[in-house]
Amino acid sequence: MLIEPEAVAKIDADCIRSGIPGYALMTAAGHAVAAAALRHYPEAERFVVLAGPGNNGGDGYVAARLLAESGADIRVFRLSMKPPMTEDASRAHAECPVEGLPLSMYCPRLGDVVIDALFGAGLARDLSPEVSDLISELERNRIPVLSVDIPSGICGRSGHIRGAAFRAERTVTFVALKPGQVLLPGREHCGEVEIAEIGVPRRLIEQYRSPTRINSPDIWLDYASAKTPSGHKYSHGSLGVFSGGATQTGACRLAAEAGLRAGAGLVTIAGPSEALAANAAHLTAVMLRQVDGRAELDEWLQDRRLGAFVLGPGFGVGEKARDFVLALRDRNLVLDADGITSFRDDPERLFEAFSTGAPHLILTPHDGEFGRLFPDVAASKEISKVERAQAAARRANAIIILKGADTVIAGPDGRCAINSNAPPWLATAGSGDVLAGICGSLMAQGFAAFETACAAVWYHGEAGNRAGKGLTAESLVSHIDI
Ligand SMILES: NC(=O)C1=CN([C@@H]2O[C@H](COP(=O)(O)OP(=O)(O)OC[C@H]3O[C@@H](n4cnc5c(N)ncnc54)[C@H](O)[C@@H]3O)[C@@H](O)[C@H]2O)[C@H](O)CC1
Ligand SMILES: [K+]
Repeated sequence: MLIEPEAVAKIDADCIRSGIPGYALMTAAGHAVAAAALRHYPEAERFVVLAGPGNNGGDGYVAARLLAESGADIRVFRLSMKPPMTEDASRAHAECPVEGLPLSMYCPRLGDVVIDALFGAGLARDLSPEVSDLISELERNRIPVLSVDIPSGICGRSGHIRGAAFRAERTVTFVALKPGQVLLPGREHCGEVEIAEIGVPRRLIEQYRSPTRINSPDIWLDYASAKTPSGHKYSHGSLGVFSGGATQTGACRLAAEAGLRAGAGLVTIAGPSEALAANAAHLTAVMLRQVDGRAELDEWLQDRRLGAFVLGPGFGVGEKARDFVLALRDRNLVLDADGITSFRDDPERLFEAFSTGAPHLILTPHDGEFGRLFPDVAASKEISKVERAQAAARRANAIIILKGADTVIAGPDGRCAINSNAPPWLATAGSGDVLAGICGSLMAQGFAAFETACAAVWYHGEAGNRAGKGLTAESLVSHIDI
């Protein structure tokens, strides 16, 4: 479960209305931070709490008090020497036996462990040069940082860096993860994340559950393939994959093989006559069909058992792609690579074609392709990757798989998932073709489009983990296991 940073203050207010004082939450938060500091840094020579003006700083003062009580050497440096901005933080400050010095007086030294309690959910603007210089100094001296709630400088909504951000070794967060801890670059700045229970009742948290989730199998379990041992191959789903010309056939074969591995009963590559020989020489279980132009395509489409199509990998950019896509407007379609780029000059033509009915188009852009279809959305830098994918999904009435190390899947109804199981070595040539094939396969097997996309991205990541570091697109296919 994820919660948005805006929900933190609302959860606190609900707790207070339920008779749970804010200071009790802050005390629990400070306990969790102090315990993590002692548990993970037994060798620390001194703990240095950097305290901000709000409740994040309040958590820091509580942790400082507890660490002092445990006998640790502890220093506190304050961003502002004015009284803290909230009642709870003021109380935590008043009860802290360690005198706070101005931040400018802190000289990092070897053996320090920094507890970053400058800003959390309330980060509202870029960090000041003073803080960003200190961050650089800590990095230069390799001083370990434990962040309270989220590394200061990381936006909890988007994962973007506001001017600069601490690079924490560990982060102790409260109640639930925030999107900015799963999206890049925020995720990398958090280090190991621990979620601490601070006594907020589950019923209150549930009310503020974000429609954005971390991608995991519970999203699609209801749609798990209904295969039976007696099932006919067509009942397992029939997938069509379009091939490009004679010199560009590898990509469609990767998608087709992946579709077969992902469980489709039948996979057919449809390609122009010039590509038949190249494809035939490499295929065994995948079928082959000649489709040169629109007339042959229309004839093939008479076969209503074809449950989904993949168009794009190696297809070539141009009018033929646009024409084929429009012919597929009432079918389940995964549009990837060249298929996406073909609509760069007139994206509305694509959106219009798929504008009605339940979403049955899956678009799988990386950032560059995304910018071709949604240039205005891509250009607005403040909005998060989640918000970008959601805006695009609404406009296109499609499921968007916005690829990257933090792939985001969004549907036109606002549902969204952030993927986090992909290893770095998955970013290799042909990897996207494999993903498109898995998507097509699952749609052909009867998965709904959003669930298809979530499942495909996740299984693709799992296959990457199993294939290991030396992964090629071919070995990736052989590790698909659904
Ligand atoms: N339910 C919970 O999860 C609990 C979380 N706790 C902690 O509370 C903080 C959020 O506290 P809040 O006071 O809302 O915000 P911050 O402390 O992050 O910042 C507040 C303060 O800072 C000013 N500000 C924002 N950005 C900047 C900047 N770049 N430079 C200078 N000043 C800035 C802003 O105007 C605000 O006034 C949460 O993260 C947890 O750590 C509770 O303690 C327990 C319940
Ligand atoms: K922080």
